[in-house]
Amino acid sequence: MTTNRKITLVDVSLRDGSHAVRHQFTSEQVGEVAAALANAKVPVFEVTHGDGLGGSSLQFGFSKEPELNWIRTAVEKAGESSVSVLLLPGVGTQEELRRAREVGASVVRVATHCTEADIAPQHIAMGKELGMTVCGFLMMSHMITSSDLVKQARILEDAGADVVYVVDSAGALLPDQVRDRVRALRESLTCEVGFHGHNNLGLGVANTLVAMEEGASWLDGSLCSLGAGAGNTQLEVLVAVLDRMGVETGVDLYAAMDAAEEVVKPLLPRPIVIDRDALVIGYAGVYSTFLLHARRAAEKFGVESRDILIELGRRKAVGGQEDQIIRVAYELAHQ
Ligand SMILES: C[C@H](O)CC(=O)C(=O)O
Ligand SMILES: [Mn+2]
Repeated sequence: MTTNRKITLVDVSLRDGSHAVRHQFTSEQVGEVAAALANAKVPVFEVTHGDGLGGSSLQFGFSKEPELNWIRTAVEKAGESSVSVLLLPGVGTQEELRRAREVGASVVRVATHCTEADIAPQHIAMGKELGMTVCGFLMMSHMITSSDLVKQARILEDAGADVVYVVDSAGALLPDQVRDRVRALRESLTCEVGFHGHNNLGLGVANTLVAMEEGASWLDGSLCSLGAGAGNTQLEVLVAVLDRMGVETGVDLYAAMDAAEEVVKPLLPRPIVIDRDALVIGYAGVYSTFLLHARRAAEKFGVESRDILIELGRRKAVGGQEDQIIRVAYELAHQ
């Protein structure tokens, strides 16, 4: 397969991976991972609390250090790479975006639930005013049809987004569903299209290739898959596959492998595998970041984490409704 479009790989080990370490990265660890990513010539990598700027809270989990320290450290080590930040309007503020820009972040991804793009335009406009590359990030894209997703994507493009992402937050999309969504966006938008995958059904790399085949040119992944749920598309694997396919990414494959093996692997608190909870997340279409919250609630209330996750899927709970996890666990315990 060949592609005419320049492919931009985005690493999310230091942002989506933050969920997997319960937001306990130290600046020293951030510096080591950032230096390894820069050495591998990964063009863009993202650094913030897992839930974006301002995510450190009782609701989402407190960060070990102020995320501005992480961003500053990452920028210092970034070399030719660009540092991205995630921003969920309503969680992060415009002031936090301004400060991230001041310390050198140059890409912002403005993320909303896939039906709520209308809360993003002010933040997109501010990113553009600050001279940043701005991506719109439509989370839980499996929950609506391709044509509804297009309507939401248009809001982001009209607001000035340079890239609009199909975000498979639950790792629930099947390859043909990725194909439909990316194709619909490509046919309706003039800006670039991106894809962010999770590996809960073991489809991270495959779905990313399908997205690329349909014209997605910003592709996310993380080293060792470090991310929420069963983690993200495994970046070093994606780089190797794209290399075998003759797709130019600019990433140094051996340096990416070494970064995964020597720098990120020692940081993993648990193996990033598709265990039954992660599989249920993909199967039932649940937000991947609920995994560790559900495990904590299961322990506290003496119920099965899998049952909590299935019920959250049935209730169509979305990001920002972490309080539902406790409610469901409580209800299961008192049935
Ligand atoms: C805030 C979420 O972790 C963003 C993301 O990576 C996703 O929805 O997936
Ligand atoms: Mn994610």
